Amino acid sequence: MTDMELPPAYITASNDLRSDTFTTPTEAMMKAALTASVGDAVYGEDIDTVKLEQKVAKLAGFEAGLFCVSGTLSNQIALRTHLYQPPYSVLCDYRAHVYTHEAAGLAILSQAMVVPVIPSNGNYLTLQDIKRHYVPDDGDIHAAPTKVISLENTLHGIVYPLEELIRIKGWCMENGLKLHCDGARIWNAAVQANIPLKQYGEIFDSISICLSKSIGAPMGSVLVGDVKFIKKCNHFRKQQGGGVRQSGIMARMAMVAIEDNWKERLHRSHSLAHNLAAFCKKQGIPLESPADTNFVFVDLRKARMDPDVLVKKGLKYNVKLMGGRVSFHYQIEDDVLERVKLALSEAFEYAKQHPCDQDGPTQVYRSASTEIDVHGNAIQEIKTYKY
Ligand SMILES: Cc1ncc(COP(=O)(O)O)c(C=O)c1O
Ligand SMILES: C[C@@H](O)[C@H](N)C(=O)O
Repeated sequence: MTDMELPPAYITASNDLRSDTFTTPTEAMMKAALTASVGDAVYGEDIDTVKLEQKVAKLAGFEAGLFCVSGTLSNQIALRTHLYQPPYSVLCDYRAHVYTHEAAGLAILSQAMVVPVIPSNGNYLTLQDIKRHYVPDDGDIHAAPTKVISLENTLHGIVYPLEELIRIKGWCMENGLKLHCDGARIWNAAVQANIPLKQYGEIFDSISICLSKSIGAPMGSVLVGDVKFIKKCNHFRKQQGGGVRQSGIMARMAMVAIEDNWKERLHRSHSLAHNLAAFCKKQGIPLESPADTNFVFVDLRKARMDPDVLVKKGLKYNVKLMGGRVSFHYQIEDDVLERVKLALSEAFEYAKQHPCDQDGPTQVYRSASTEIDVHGNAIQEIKTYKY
């Protein structure tokens, strides 16, 4: 070991159910970073970055990959690259991250109109949903023709049925539309559905594959596509300030994340979520979506539960929540499952006596007032999200 000591005890996200983005680098990742290549990745000279891009592209069955520092950047430059001559539109699920959580990137970077669609089955867009809402390029000068269908797999933790994806792909090809996948949690879908990433790769024109979610790398995504597409994405990445230099450090950490039994790790996260979903069903706690993978979405509106009460009940049992979404990941300790059940039960019982009807706008972000915790200490201001 060099004279640089690793932090004596770095904090893991062992009780953090707010998101799978809170996982922390493992010691193996930190050690791998110490011997990472240090070339300038903007000039394509960082070996570990190139190796990561090639590895992920090959896993997904694409010609090329591009390391991006975030999934937001990866999604937005992919969609920008698929779009040529405005006016045009992108059709997606009304809950899609590219529409709801990427700060209007589609409007600003791509000058695109978004057609957000509510799935008729409540869970995922079908080809029929798409046909009913897409804007044909038929010369109507009032319209912004749909040029890209952007799907998310998983979305709300739901695994997209393969046969539906294949149907959508066939129709997109017949109608000259591109098909992008926000694959922030495509690893979860692949594991749960037992479908190789390459099979998803045969369906989409591009996939943004996050490394920093359930896989557990500290940051980044790899955008995959054909060579010409990725070359242009690289141009937009640079334009958006995403041309990072010695990214080998991050690439090596991501390689460890991918190599360290990701399938087993994700299966465990999913089983914890399935256990909690079964518990909610037994207790009569309504859920927004089927818990196919690592997320349990409690239907706060139907349960008339106040998210801040749930967050505070979570803190009472030393688990971190930020609203109705309970996000499992591989660093969650086993006993957190029983603790979050206690928190949910108490918040649900509280709601029966003190129903909370949130008829206001969808609040993406808000802070609860501080309070005294079970030990008599002031709880830091709790920031909660709509989830
Ligand atoms: C579905 C989905 N897509 C994309 C992103 C964006 O990733 P990042 O936070 O790395 O920008 C996230 C959130 O992290 C996400 O949940
Ligand atoms: C908040 C959102 O952007 C993030 N992707 C998450 O799932 O936690």
